[in-house]
Amino acid sequence: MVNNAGVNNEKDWEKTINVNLTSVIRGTYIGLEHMSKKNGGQGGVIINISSLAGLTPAAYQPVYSASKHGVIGFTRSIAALASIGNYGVRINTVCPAFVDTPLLETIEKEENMGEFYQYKDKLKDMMKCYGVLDPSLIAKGMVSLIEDESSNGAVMKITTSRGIHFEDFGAHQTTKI
Ligand SMILES: NC(=O)C1=CN([C@@H]2O[C@H](COP(=O)(O)OP(=O)(O)OC[C@H]3O[C@@H](n4cnc5c(N)ncnc54)[C@H](O)[C@@H]3O)[C@@H](O)[C@H]2O)C=CC1
Ligand SMILES: CCCCC/C=C\C=C\C(=O)C/C=C\C/C=C\CCCC(=O)O
Repeated sequence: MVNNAGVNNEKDWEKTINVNLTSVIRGTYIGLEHMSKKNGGQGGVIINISSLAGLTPAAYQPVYSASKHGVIGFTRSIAALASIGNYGVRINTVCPAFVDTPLLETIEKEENMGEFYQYKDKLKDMMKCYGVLDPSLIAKGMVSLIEDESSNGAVMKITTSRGIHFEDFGAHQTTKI
């Protein structure tokens, strides 16, 4: 199961939270209800789509960034629970940088960008600087996560400079305490 739907809308930012985060949480819980071996399911893999903006501050997309940070936090937490509870379900996050899809066109729209519309050229410069990925690379990353039976709670990053790679949270998967 892939929870992929997402929007970029800083003007209607509640919608951004609802689509990008609330629906990912709801989708994951519904998926687990059917897939978890604890409920008589056959197990499987859930992938939640976040973004590189879920790992770094995004000055002109604060709520988009918050929603994507939330996806990572929720997914890593529920993955830990799935492992402890022997659900037989692996749950991972994918964080692409800019990808060539219609979502990028929202940068040009005041109805999506709201007060941040004034910064659209800065975002376009970022895209020029970092490049824009072909969607096929995201599909390749997802297939590898599905096939790698050891992956659970992984945060896959996909960028033009480093390709498909993983965020390293250290052996204990926690921040320094
Ligand atoms: N394009 C990019 O640069 C990046 C995109 N992402 C994420 O990838 C995911 C896919 O986005 P893209 O394909 O790029 O954008 P897109 O705009 O091409 O596709 C988004 C999809 O979400 C669906 N959707 C939106 N609101 C919905 C709702 N309320 N109910 C059901 N479906 C809904 C749309 O119908 C559309 O098919 C999103 O979660 C996005 O945040 C992550 C990093 C970079
Ligand atoms: C910063 C968000 C820009 C909003 C534009 C609309 C949609 C973009 C969706 C994304 O999820 C873009 C993803 C990442 C951007 C954040 C950082 C780029 C750094 C790239 C790199 O280091 O390779």
